[in-house]
Amino acid sequence: MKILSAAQIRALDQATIQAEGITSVELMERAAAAFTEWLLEKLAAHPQREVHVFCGPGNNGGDGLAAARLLHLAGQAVRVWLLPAARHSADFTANHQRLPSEVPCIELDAYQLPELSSSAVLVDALFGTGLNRPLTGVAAAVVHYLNNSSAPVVAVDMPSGLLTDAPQPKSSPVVCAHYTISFELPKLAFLLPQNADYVGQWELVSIGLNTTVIHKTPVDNYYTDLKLLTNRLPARQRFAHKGTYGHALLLGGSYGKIGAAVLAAQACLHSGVGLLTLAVPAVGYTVAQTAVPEAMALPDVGQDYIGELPNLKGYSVVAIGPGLGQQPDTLRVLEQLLRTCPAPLVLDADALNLLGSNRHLLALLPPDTILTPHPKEFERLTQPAHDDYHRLELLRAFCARHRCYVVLKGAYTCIGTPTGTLYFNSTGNPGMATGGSGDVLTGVVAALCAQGLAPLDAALLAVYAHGRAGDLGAQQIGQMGLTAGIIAAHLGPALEELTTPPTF
Ligand SMILES: NC(=O)C1=CN([C@@H]2O[C@H](COP(=O)(O)OP(=O)(O)OC[C@H]3O[C@@H](n4cnc5c(N)ncnc54)[C@H](O)[C@@H]3O)[C@@H](O)[C@H]2O)[C@@H](O)CC1
Ligand SMILES: [K+]
Repeated sequence: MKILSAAQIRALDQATIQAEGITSVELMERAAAAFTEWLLEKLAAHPQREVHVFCGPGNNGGDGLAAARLLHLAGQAVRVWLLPAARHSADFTANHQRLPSEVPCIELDAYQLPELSSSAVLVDALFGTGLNRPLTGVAAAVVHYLNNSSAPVVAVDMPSGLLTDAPQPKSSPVVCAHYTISFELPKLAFLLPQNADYVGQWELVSIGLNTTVIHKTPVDNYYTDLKLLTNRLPARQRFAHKGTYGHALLLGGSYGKIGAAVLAAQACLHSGVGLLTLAVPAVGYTVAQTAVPEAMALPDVGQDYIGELPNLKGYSVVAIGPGLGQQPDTLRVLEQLLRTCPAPLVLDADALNLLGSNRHLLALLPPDTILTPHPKEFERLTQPAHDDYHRLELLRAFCARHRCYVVLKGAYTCIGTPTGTLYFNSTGNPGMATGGSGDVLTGVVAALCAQGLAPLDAALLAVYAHGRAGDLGAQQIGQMGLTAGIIAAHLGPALEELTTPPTF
């Protein structure tokens, strides 16, 4: 799915109106109907609750007025509160006029805001994608009032006060919605941790925006859904043998952290790799042979940490990092690997931390290397970010400069590419915030690279399948019960869902 800017959304609305020969009021009616349908479904179990719709002066307010009419026609108790304004949009006015006289419609007074019962449901239709400056005056007072209410708040399209695709000044007033029901496509603001308290749980409803125009709109940001992943993962071949699916070399582990290498290895094996060699320090040899008997174990000369680079001949991918430690000998191994690796390279965890504390080595990164940092590891490679938007800028710059792919891990893991396009992942759950989850991801990325997938395909599919495996695992034992091992165990079914069946 494409992620459009506020300006592109406006253009798409206009193009849809033109292409379909409808009026903007008719498009607004679609939006209001889709929102109302969502709300009525939620309210089905609580028919006595009164809905209070807070409307601003523009088209977001117009949506609110149209929704109030539709809710009333559906038999729902509803009341409208209007933000005082000198000017209103034409579609606001049209829907204001269409509001049945039985629906109470009152102008808000900042000094005397209504008292609301906690059983009420509050709809935030103050401002949407048209917001272009921080809210002040009565609008700010209403936001404050909504945020202090004990009733649930449902935002139409955007929580009011939140910009669609840019940071707003610190401490500017923004509605903290429990739900945000947005139209057609996700907004960048929804995917950033700094906005989590404003956006709440977000859902998309379709309003039939023109697909041809969406297709033609150039964007830098994508939300990775199943459709975007179609035809990227080929099915296994009937006459395949273990050589068909590549040989991965995984270097990891140090005293006390052999488990990280084991988890990455298990994930790699659950993700279809043909052969796996696991290089661990001597202390991890028995563990590796016992915990992952399917892998060949390569004990290092170092007892507690890796101190020597193995012969790299014959491997289809090399991954390094899980549990690695940051010893000076290990740093030398990493440097030699960067200088000589003949295969695609995946860097994670301590390999990234070593790079972060020895930045001159970044110049050695082979093009197309895949790095899988969490935000702190990423910032060690670059600089501290002022906010989530700035971090995305740093990500774009880093990927372009080093011609690499960076998998920036988080709730909506973001894959940066050398061309500047960002892909935000749509699978996964908070149960995956658990030790070893990242090691599992490294194993999946390595396995897909070993199978010959291009780095972008490998990163997109690995991140999606990793999240999906977490979702499948959580369905069985709950988010809190989720462990990295359970995520690894569900990779098979997750990847199966992504596999392209042979053409008929
Ligand atoms: N354009 C269309 O055809 C459609 C628009 N839709 C709705 O319309 C919304 C966008 O509507 P608008 O473009 O009218 O914008 P908004 O309703 O978000 O804002 C209204 C106007 O308020 C003013 N404004 C901006 N920031 C302000 C601030 N801080 N304080 C006071 N006033 C401020 C601006 O002039 C802006 O145009 C979407 O979020 C969506 O809810 C939907 O009905 C779908 C169709
Ligand atoms: K809103």
